[in-house]
Amino acid sequence: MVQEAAVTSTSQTEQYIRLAFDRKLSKLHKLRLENKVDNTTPSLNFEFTKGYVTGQGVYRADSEAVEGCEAPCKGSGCEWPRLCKCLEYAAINEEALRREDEQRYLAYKQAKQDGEIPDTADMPKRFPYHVAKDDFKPQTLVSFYREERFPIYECNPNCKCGRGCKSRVVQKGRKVPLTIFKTPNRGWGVCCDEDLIQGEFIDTYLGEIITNQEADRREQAGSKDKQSYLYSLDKFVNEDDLTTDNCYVVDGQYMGGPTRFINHCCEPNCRQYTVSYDKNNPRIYDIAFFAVANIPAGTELTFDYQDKDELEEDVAVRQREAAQRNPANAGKQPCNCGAVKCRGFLWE
Ligand SMILES: C[S@@+](CC[C@H](N)C(=O)[O-])C[C@H]1O[C@@H](n2cnc3c(N)ncnc32)[C@H](O)[C@@H]1O
Repeated sequence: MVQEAAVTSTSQTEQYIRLAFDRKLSKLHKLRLENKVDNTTPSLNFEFTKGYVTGQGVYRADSEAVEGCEAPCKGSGCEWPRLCKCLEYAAINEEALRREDEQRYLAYKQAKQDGEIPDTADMPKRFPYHVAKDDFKPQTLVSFYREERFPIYECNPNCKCGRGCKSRVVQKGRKVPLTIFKTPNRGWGVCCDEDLIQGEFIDTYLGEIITNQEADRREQAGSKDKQSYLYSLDKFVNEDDLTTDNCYVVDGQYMGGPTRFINHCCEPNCRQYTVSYDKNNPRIYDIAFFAVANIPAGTELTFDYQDKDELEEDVAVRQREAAQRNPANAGKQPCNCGAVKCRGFLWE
């Protein structure tokens, strides 16, 4: 009798927690929760947000002061990088530059080799997205950006081009339906309910933007896996006066989007990219996840938490076995991604 009462109250508590979490989920569109493993629900100590939440000591530039692009990219046309000032610091199209002006191309290569920052203002640039002929198909990331991790610059609200501009993909937000589901050995994970195509945008990483000092404090005070929710905005370190010590950090542990539940894999099917809407501000930008392969509906979405280059299989296996034998790694969090090229641990 006593045992029966205890079981009933446990399952009632579980139901109450599930309902409370479902209420949180309903704030976002095209998002559901599924658990075929046990009766648990993600922590209620988490709120879904639709944007960054700015913490103490974090300065956000006045949105009206952000430099936009001018005509002639009216309505559309920003896919022609020479016309769009937002693409001033976009990746250089080196082949086009070479065809246009061999001398300038060689000078540019030399400057890069010498560690100088060459003036690239009117050089031909690469546009980050394929321009879909059919407006119902998603614009995908071109292979150069997909592979090179080059920052993506999109137009912003102060640009003269409109919503139809082809340089606005991530800022329009998630379009694909996601499910947060329970995995057998990696906590909660995320999958998409529709097939994704290579280069398709999924969603951004959200949370509180905090200072680096605050991130250190939270890491010391928090649980062992706290670092998994902290994401440094350090892509532009060494620009202006930005350093690894004074850059901002996004904390997704208590506030964030569904991407906060994406697990790590050493052979991931997604990757994180820098997307800036303000070429003059290296401190705050979006971290956007794109599919790096065609991903069938229902497949777990993963990214490499350390954003490393993939190794050859034999090298990866040798390194993993050595890492697992090394007593110095005893306290480290093991990786359960199950990939052939698994490195053995989530963090070095
Ligand atoms: C950003 S969270 C991802 C969501 C998490 N699974 C959850 O249930 O909230 C990162 C944490 O998930 C777990 N995790 C992610 N990828 C993993 C992997 N490949 N192997 C083992 N644990 C993993 C670890 O506990 C890690 O600290």
